[in-house]
Amino acid sequence: MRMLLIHSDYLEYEVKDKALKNPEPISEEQKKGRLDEVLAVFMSVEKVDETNPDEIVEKAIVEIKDVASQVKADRIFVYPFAHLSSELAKPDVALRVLQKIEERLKEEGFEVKRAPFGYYKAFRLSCKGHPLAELSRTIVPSGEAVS
Ligand SMILES: C[C@@H](O)[C@H](N)C(=O)N[C@H]1[C@@H](O)[C@H](n2cnc3c(N)ncnc32)O[C@@H]1CO
Repeated sequence: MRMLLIHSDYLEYEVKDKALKNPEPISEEQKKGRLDEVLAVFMSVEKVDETNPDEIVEKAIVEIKDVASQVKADRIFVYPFAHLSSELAKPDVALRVLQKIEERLKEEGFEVKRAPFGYYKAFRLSCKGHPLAELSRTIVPSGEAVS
């Protein structure tokens, strides 16, 4: 999994068109979303993650919690983003991983939103620009090589 973490004044998105034949079903309310004072986490779930999705979820939680504590963010925006890797996991696996990450972050006490999966989306982001405001992480299941 590849993650780009941006500590932001806000992130807002608006769903435009389907980017997959069968995108995640969403309600009218989910077509737009915004969080203020948020750690935005753009995530590409990768093919290698399919060998152990549950482990990838837990490793992602560790990394996100670490950055959130450093930048003192208690809101997280989980943002599916297919542009951080050229070896993407299948959509059904990727969606399940991102749904599980959202659920686990809520269990950890964060306020969480997740942008809809399988769509083209317009978004606006205001990066705070401090030294830890832009970070990236790569995680793989144990025993796998980082490509
Ligand atoms: C397109 C761009 O504007 C938008 N931001 C977008 O990326 N949309 C992606 C993700 O929501 C999702 N998606 C599919 N596979 C994956 C994957 N392996 N990991 C993460 N997301 C995925 O499906 C869409 C098309 O790839």
